[in-house]
Amino acid sequence: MDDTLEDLFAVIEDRKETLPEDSYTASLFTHEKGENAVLEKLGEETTELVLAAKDDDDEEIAYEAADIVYHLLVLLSMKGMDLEDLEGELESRR
Ligand SMILES: N=c1c2ncn([C@@H]3O[C@H](COP(=O)(O)OP(=O)(O)OP(=O)(O)O)[C@@H](O)[C@H]3O)c2ncn1[C@@H]1O[C@H](COP(=O)(O)O)[C@@H](O)[C@H]1O
Repeated sequence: MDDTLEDLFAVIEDRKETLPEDSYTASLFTHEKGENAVLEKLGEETTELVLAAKDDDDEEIAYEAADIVYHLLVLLSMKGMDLEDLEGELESRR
C-alpha cells in the first residue's frame, strides 16, 4: 500500500510538471478552477462513500475511497505539500 501511494503521488507530481494534454490530472493543475473541481470532487465522493457504507456495499466503498485518496493526493500536490506531510501528522498521533 505504501508503494502504491508513493507511486501514485509520483505520477501526480510528474503530471503537474509535464502537463500532458491527455491527462486528467494535468487538466486539474491547468484549469483556472482546478482546485475548486478537486474540492467539489472530494465533497461528492465523501457523500458517495457514506452512502456506500450505509448500503454495506464493499465494492463501492473501495471505489469511492480510491477516488478520495487520488483527489486528496492531487490536493496535497496543489498546496505544495507531499506524502511526508500526511505521514508526519499520522506518526505524531501514534
Ligand atoms: N486514480 C486516478 C483517478 N481516480 C479518478 N480519476 C478521474 O477523476 C475523474 C472524476 O472521477 P469520478 O469517479 O468522480 O468521475 P465519474 O466517473 O464521473 O464518477 P461519478 O462522478 O459518477 O462518481 C474521472 O475522469 C476519473 O477518470 C482519476 N484519474 C487518474 N488517476 C490516477 O492518475 C494517473 C494519471 O492519470 P492521468 O492524469 O489521466 O494521466 C492514472 O494512471 C491513475 O493512476
